[in-house]
Amino acid sequence: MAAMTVGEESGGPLKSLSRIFQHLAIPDDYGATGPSSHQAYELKTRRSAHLSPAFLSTTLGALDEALHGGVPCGSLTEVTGPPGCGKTQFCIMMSVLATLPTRLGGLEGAVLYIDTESAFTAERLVEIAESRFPQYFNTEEKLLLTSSRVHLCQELTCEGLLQRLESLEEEIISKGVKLVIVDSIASVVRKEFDPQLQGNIKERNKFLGKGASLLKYLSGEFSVPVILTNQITTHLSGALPSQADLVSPADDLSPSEGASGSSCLVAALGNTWSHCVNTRLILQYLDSERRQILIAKSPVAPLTSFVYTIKGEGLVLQGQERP
Ligand SMILES: Nc1ncnc2c1ncn2[C@@H]1O[C@H](COP(=O)(O)OP(=O)(O)OP(=O)(O)O)[C@@H](O)[C@H]1O
Repeated sequence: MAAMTVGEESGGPLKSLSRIFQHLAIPDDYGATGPSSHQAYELKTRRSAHLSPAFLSTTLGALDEALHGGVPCGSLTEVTGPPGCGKTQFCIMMSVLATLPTRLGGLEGAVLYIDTESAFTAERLVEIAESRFPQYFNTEEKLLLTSSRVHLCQELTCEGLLQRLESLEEEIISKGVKLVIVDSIASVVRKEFDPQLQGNIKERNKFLGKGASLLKYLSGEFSVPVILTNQITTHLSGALPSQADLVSPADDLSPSEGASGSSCLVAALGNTWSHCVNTRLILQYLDSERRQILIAKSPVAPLTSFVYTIKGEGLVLQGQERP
């Protein structure tokens, strides 16, 4: 729909203005002098508290419980891990969940899926939707609605990705986006910046800092969850990681390879990036079938891990398998 100015609405400017004022949330304590800055801030917080849920449920019961509801809206969540462990599967599953009606735990909105690896497939989206929610996705219309709500854009260069992020505000508003995914931030960065060259690290961090601050602004302003995937780096004892690839010690812990172990896992892309994300989930292999999801960083959850497998319906926690 084309944008409409106040005067273009039927009923003329005055009638339109009075209609708009009817919908403005003016607090009862709004005095003749107008709200102070403190009141304006409260108005904004009250509005977002009323309109937006605080989390997008992952439907992985124990993980949601530890995270106090799921992936937080309004901040950045990084999903990191070795190749093939299920990062893209997690992202596709979260895309389905975001489009679901709120009564089913969804956000009833659109998804902006930025794919830098050409890993996304619509077939897998449909398979996860149908297998995870067979009772809801019982008509083609519902499947169509969900797939039409997932807006896929491929960005294969850092410049392209940054340009896309700069134009996201408009897309979030016009498409009713409730979830933003970047899968993966690491692949696009690692293609262009060689961590062995000091100058490159500076440039890389500049790019990552800019991207992260754009995403932080958007997630906070529109109260949407942002999910980014990253790769993992293993540092063996004796072979010191480069300063730029170290993450804070709390982020390095994992049950299999703790701080006292002979090697440690760290999320790739360095310290600057590491501190930009609010929540970090590390996916890793236990054996050929079982994998583990570890909450490595969270403002609310302790260091916790859960065993999962990947099935037709996406990620399934051990103990939550359907018969
Ligand atoms: N339909 C399916 N049923 C069961 N398992 C599946 C299905 N589709 C994919 N998988 C599993 O998902 C794995 C791939 O996961 P995914 O593509 O999410 O990895 P990734 O962590 O994103 O890897 P990369 O870093 O290389 O992109 C496969 O190895 C397979 O085990």
